[in-house]
Amino acid sequence: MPVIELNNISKYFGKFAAVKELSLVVEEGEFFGFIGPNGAGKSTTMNMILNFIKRNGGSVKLLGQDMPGADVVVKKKIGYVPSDVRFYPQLRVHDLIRYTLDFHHMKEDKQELEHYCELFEVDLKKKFGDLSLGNKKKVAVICAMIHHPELLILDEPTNGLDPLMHARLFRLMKEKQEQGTTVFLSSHNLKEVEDYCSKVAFIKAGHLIGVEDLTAINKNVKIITLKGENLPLDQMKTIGAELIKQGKNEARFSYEKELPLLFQTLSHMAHGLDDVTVDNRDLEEQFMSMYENQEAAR
Ligand SMILES: Nc1ncnc2c1ncn2[C@@H]1O[C@H](COP(=O)(O)OP(=O)(O)OP(=O)(O)O)[C@@H](O)[C@H]1O
Repeated sequence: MPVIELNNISKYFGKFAAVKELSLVVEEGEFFGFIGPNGAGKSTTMNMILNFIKRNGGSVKLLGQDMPGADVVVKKKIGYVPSDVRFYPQLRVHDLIRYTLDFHHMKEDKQELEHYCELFEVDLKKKFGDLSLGNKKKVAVICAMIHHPELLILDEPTNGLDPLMHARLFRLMKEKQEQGTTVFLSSHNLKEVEDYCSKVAFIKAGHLIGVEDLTAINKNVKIITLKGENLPLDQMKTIGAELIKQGKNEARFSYEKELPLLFQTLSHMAHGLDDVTVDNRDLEEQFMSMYENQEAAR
């Protein structure tokens, strides 16, 4: 069942289109990454999903219900971490978590809370306003998870966290996903998105430019880099290699077919080549090539 369904949603700030006719489906149980450069429209999209800002056209369904129509019922099934975390600065962390639980009519589970506090090294007695950026983010993560939501939406949750905490947070999100929670997060952390997410959507300048199954990215596609004065561009095309980028005496291709075919072809062309490298396509490569293709198509 789709948990998030976006159909042609747009957001204009004046005449500026921050998000333009974006459609996206996140299925139940997915660990879904939403990536794109600064200003691409990730937070704006998330804010429209949660109806924090009004969209200009299109429709949003959350957990099968139209937004904003059923928002209170639906929002209680959602945990959200904003990119810019703001709570009352005078409140102690423990009180903040208690209020969150009260809102959901839930009692505190001491063991669970202790587990989160140990994991993220959070001091319940501190005032929220006295916390560092990273510690504020951790508290927001605890508040988003404490009511066991069906859907977690996290806007750059690792922003401000140190590398150890990045890893702990991603592992925790994975744990939640394995227990049935759908996770939808934006991030600039491509390595962790690649390691943990099952799917990823790319957004640029308000346009969705692709959705990829990450298992396919990792397993099937190789990146071939050829260097030399006489590059066999036509032959590479013949065997199904796609040119990603061409520079002086260097070309980069993506290639999905069997490697013996590639080596056989290159062995006939060896006189013009100085160097050949074969790499697994990682998310960063995919990210860059999608953007480069998009630029080339303009
Ligand atoms: N309230 C607003 N008024 C005017 N422009 C806005 C407003 N909010 C966002 N924008 C613009 O919309 C675009 C998308 O912003 P958004 O915050 O969604 O990007 P983002 O992908 O989340 O970026 P980042 O990775 O830097 O957090 C940006 O150009 C931003 O300046």
